[in-house]
Amino acid sequence: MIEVQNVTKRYGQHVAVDNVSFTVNDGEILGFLGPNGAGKSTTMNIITGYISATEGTVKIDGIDILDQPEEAKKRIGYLPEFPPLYMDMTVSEYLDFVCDIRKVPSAERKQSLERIMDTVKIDDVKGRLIKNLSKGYKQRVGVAQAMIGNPQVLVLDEPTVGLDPRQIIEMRDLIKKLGKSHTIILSSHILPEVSAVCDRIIIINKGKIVAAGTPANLSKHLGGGRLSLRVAAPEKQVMAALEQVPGIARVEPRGTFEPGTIDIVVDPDEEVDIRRPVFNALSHADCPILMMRPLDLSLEEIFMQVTTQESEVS
Ligand SMILES: Nc1ncnc2c1ncn2[C@@H]1O[C@H](COP(=O)(O)OP(=O)(O)OP(=O)(O)O)[C@@H](O)[C@H]1O
Repeated sequence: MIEVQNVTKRYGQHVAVDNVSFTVNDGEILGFLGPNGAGKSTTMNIITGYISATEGTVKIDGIDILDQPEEAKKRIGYLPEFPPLYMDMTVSEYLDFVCDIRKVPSAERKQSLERIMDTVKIDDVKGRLIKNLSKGYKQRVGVAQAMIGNPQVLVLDEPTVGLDPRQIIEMRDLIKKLGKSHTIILSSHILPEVSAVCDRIIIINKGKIVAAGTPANLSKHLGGGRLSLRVAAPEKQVMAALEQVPGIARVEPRGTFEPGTIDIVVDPDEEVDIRRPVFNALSHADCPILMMRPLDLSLEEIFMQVTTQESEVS
């Protein structure tokens, strides 16, 4: 549905987006995650045709955003980081105005607006001036304007920024609901946000994609072969048994969570599979393993890892 190919954006000498390629499948919610200044908004602006790329192409449903901007833009609804709301209009007036711009036929308007206002739950404020709405309601009006014209793709740039915790949960629920009938790209610098709503995540840092995958895959790949174990033996005995095992870089005791056992985390030297040597060593030393599993990283750990050191996962 969305194909981004080798997109680069330069501002003078500064490379804001550096040879970025990815696709978003129909019906998918893709999270575009990165620290401030990573290039998220620039990428969103290129995808939606607001600015042009220095190099590369973006296709929406096979239509090039630069060659056929009108056709491509019809298929996209955009909630920019700062939604273009007119504060002195009422919600109804504003949405009607957006219908004018998007050339929604008058016969379809009433029904379409009712459906949108019902979906984003702004019926109760439709007669109010936008400037008098809470930040949460303003953001929902922003989502409503993105939905006008019935686009299949929604691009949401930092949709929960500035919202309070309850409004954040409501916005996440709304995005999940919209995800059932739209393809969505969601940019955020907030980890729980993307893990709560996205099927797949792309992490961008300094303009480059540094990791991509489902939350589960990312943790597996970037876990680097670390193991978490529970062993039924005294700590000293376990540490001594593992001391001489080749391929182990570090053994870290994590404490006792079950009487008579010790939990440890074992780091391999590189990405080597140390499960067998660990098993053999502990078995040899009469230290029964009650549990051994790969230590998956939390999304937060992944984010820290890929945005502080450059690594590539796909
Ligand atoms: N018009 C511009 N002229 C020059 N540099 C720009 C321009 N727009 C963005 N940049 C630079 O490009 C880089 C990426 O900016 P961008 O706004 O895309 O990041 P971001 O990931 O969306 O961050 P944030 O969450 O802070 O908005 C930044 O270093 C920014 O300063």
